Amino acid sequence: MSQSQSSLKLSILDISKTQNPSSLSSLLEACKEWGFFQIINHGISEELYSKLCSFSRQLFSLPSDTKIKLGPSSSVKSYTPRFIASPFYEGLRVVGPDFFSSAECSGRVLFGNESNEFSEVVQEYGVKMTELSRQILEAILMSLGDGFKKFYETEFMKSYGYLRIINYAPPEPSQEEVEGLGKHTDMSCMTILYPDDVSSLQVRSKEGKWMDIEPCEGSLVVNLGDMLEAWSNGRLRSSEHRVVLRKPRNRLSLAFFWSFEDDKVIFAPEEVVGEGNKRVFKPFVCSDYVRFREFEDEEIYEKVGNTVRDFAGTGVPEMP
Ligand SMILES: O=C(O)CCC(=O)C(=O)O
Ligand SMILES: [Fe+2]
Repeated sequence: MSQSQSSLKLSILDISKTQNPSSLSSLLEACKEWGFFQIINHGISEELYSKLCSFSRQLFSLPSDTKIKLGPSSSVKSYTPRFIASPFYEGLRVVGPDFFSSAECSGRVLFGNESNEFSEVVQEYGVKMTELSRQILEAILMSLGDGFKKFYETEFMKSYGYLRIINYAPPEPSQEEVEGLGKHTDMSCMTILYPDDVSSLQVRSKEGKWMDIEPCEGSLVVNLGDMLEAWSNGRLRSSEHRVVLRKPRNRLSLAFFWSFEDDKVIFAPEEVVGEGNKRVFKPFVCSDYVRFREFEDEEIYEKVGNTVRDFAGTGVPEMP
């Protein structure tokens, strides 16, 4: 794997403030250039984060035989064991808007009946992240121009969130760095990541260079996904990124994905495309794209690299 040399300081959005023309213009710039930025004053307390992490660590330390009861061939399907996304990656998914029930369903299998506290913590986290996603999206719509905020109500009202708790195993002592999660774009509208203090996330620049992301302390990392790139006719960027593990310790990350509803047809509104511009994407149904990206047994690793351009691109180059 190529050694990375450069790091990227992400643009900062103070989400507790009313945005002004200058903050909106930096936000838009970050969304176009990188599809990554960070938010501060987000209101997620360290206490809530620590509680969720502590439950998550307990959960991942359970025997594989127990965890696999939630695996891909179970009825719940909330657990992704190692060797699907990568040999180092295992994850548990909790789906909103009823995060409590979704967590309870997994918790019952993993911890027996005493999982209420876990479900409550996940519920609180999920609700707060959903609210943050809405606020961030509103800021992004405002950054696109006057009059774009209205699309929140007409296009995004049925969006929902899901949380993926990811546990990365440490590399072997003989390995200097390994890919914990290979190059991919996120499928949903946006991802809010509560990063581990072990910095491991890399984003690929337009020129194809891998850059280390170093968020400032206490911030959350936000990146835009394919559904928003398609909805914005390519104006907002869904960047390729990956996770590179270098330290000899586990890494726990909380990735919250905010997605359009499954049966939503993504088709950029005329105003978003803009007069005289060509469409970069054909209309498509969200769940069809999700299915396109789902891992097939024999071609697990190849599928990780596919993007929405491969699925619904018209071949028209991206707008400047
Ligand atoms: O764990 C991370 O830092 C990022 C995870 C990620 O990119 C993903 O789950 O899509
Ligand atoms: Fe991702």
